[in-house]
Amino acid sequence: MRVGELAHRTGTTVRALRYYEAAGLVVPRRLGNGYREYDPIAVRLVEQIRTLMTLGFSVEETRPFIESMIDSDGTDGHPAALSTYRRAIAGLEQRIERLTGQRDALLSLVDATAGPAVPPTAGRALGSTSSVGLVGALMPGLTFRATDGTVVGPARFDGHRTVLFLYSLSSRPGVAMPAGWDDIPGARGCTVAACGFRDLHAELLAAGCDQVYGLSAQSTGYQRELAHRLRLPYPLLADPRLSLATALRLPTFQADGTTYYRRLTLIVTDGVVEHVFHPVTEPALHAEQVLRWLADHPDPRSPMTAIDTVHAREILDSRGNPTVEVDVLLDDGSLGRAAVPSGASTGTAEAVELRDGDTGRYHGKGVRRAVGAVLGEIADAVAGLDGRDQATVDRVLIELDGTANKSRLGANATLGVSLAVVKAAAVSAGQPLYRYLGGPDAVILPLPLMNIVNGGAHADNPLDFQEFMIAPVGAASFAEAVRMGSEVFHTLRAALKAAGQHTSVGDEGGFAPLLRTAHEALAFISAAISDSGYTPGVDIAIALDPAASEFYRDGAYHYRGEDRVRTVAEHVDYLAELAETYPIVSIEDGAAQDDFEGWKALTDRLGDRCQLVGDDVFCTNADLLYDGISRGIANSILVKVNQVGTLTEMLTTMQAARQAGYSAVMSHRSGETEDTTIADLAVATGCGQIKTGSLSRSDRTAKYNQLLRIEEELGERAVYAGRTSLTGHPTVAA
Ligand SMILES: O=C(O)[C@@H](CO)OP(=O)(O)O
Ligand SMILES: [Mg+2]
Repeated sequence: MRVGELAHRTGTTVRALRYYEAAGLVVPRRLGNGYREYDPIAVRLVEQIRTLMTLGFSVEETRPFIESMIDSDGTDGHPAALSTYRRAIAGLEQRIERLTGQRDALLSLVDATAGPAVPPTAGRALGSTSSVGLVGALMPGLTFRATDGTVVGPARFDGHRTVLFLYSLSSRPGVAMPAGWDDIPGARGCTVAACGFRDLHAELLAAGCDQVYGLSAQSTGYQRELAHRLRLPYPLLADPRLSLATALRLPTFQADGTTYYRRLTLIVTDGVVEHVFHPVTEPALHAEQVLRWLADHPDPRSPMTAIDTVHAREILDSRGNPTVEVDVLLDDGSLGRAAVPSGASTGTAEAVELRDGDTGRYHGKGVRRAVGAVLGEIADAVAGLDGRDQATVDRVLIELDGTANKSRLGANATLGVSLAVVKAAAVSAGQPLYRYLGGPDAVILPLPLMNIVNGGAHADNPLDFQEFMIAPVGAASFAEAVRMGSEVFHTLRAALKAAGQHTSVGDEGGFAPLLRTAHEALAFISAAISDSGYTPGVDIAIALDPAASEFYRDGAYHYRGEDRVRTVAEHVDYLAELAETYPIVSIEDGAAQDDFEGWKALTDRLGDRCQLVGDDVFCTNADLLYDGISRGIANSILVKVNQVGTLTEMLTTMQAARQAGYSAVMSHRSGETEDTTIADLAVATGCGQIKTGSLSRSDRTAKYNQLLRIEEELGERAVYAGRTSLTGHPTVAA
């Protein structure tokens, strides 16, 4: 049986089962595909563990019972089991005696202090029951300023499991600590404790906590310096009036006339204190202690949508190169599968696509390392996370990788997991992906930018520009747009053939004729539009992706098809001339990624009448986009989810674009697979435009076909974006 079923049958959580597995108590077999398979005896073993735990045993203490059950094949009447029970009873009697003594000692302590829930005596060790008065307490209705600029109120603790560590005072370079600080028991070590929570942050999230906060009585300004200097991945909360201490009667102490928090850590689950760590005597090891506790105490609210299994494999993309495919299985049996695309004309700031470099396989292009990262580190880190909590899953991926460009694990590894998780979550919710992500308002079908003539890095012809696209701006529906595109595609094929050109296709399914200039290609395309019975610019407009980074060198544009070099100014003039001559409504990467002068000149020249899309220059990266916005370049962004490596980061970038008034074009890569996720993402985000290649090759048409299905499913609610989503809604005279 699978882990979800075992959890169901034994009334426990998958996370707990995973813990029993890690402890070597109830260990499943691994099937060829990586899934866990439990034998029927597992039900009895788990029930036994649960029973013993309700009797007060820790998981570790159940080991002799479980081992004797395994030895006796699931029965507990075996002589070994009987002697284990007798030993346990003897042990229990000793413990009862010890605990009775502890209880009496504590009762007298309570009588003596009759005050704070946690006595202010952190200098010496207290039994864990000293904080019993705090367990079960509600988080009070207080709000705190956080170092990330947010305000954290009680609502932030609802529905979450939070690690909230309280600390006294962090040291600051060049600032003396209060007099006598080092002599106060438990005062030193706050910085080191904060670093522990930093270093184990990803593991803490993976172990079932949703958020970590540090809290102290210092001001937000003081805390910000610390958060910045230590690069803390979690926010610090400022409580200068010690209001939490007052509300929960927490221990404090005085030094040099100021009151400080005692070090103490709370686990707050769904707004209620679930556990208290006090005193914290070994700050350097404290985060580890909290991590162990979390692993030992699975979240009682652990959902059936927790991630059970993460599997990955090497498959082929449309160019016959290997790429990563990931399967994510949730506890409830929902499966999400995602395959990662791959670019040819890549931006230098793209997240790293990890290739093995082993020339003995796939000419060095194997992706076994990325697959290995998914099967190993990533699977371990995300197992047990809630598949519906995409932000946490992606945050764990980002932190686990730890680099700015995903070069350690590979963006191909992180993206496969990120997308497979969201797809599994959609299955679990019983919703199509576009609606699961976009909600009931996800009804906009994008304008397709259909790449019917390929050049540049995508074809073996002399055309310098990479993509010549048609955009059926005048169609009444997406289905009609597809029909119009297909008709023009076939008209063009006939025209090329008649002109003695060959009609084989390039990487994105567009024709790759032996033309030399953009003028020649555009003349063919305009004629094909008219000859198909459509009015250029009114029914069908044209879009270009020169992918100019590919032929920009030494400050100039090298047109090899025309055998000439254009200066930046000449190149901009040339694009402007093309835009005046043909019904061009969108130009992507009209300037190279590092030619900001060209980008600026182009934007100033054409920005008010033509959509100018940044691909290589932005790399779907919010920071690069912000930089571009402040430079006043482009007015639109191309969105390729593998350029950043997680869904959440892509959505953040799209949000930034929306806020700046930039349009966004959802995009494939030149190396694609049968995966159609971007079709759903285009509808989910309502961005209104998609670039997914030509009207041939299944890796391209798969996306159009998925959009046709979505339009059909939405029925009358579907809205075809047409020209409305193009920046500036450019209209072009016929
Ligand atoms: O430049 C582009 O826009 C893309 C997709 O068409 O090409 P590649 O995936 O090769 O970067
Ligand atoms: Mg491009």
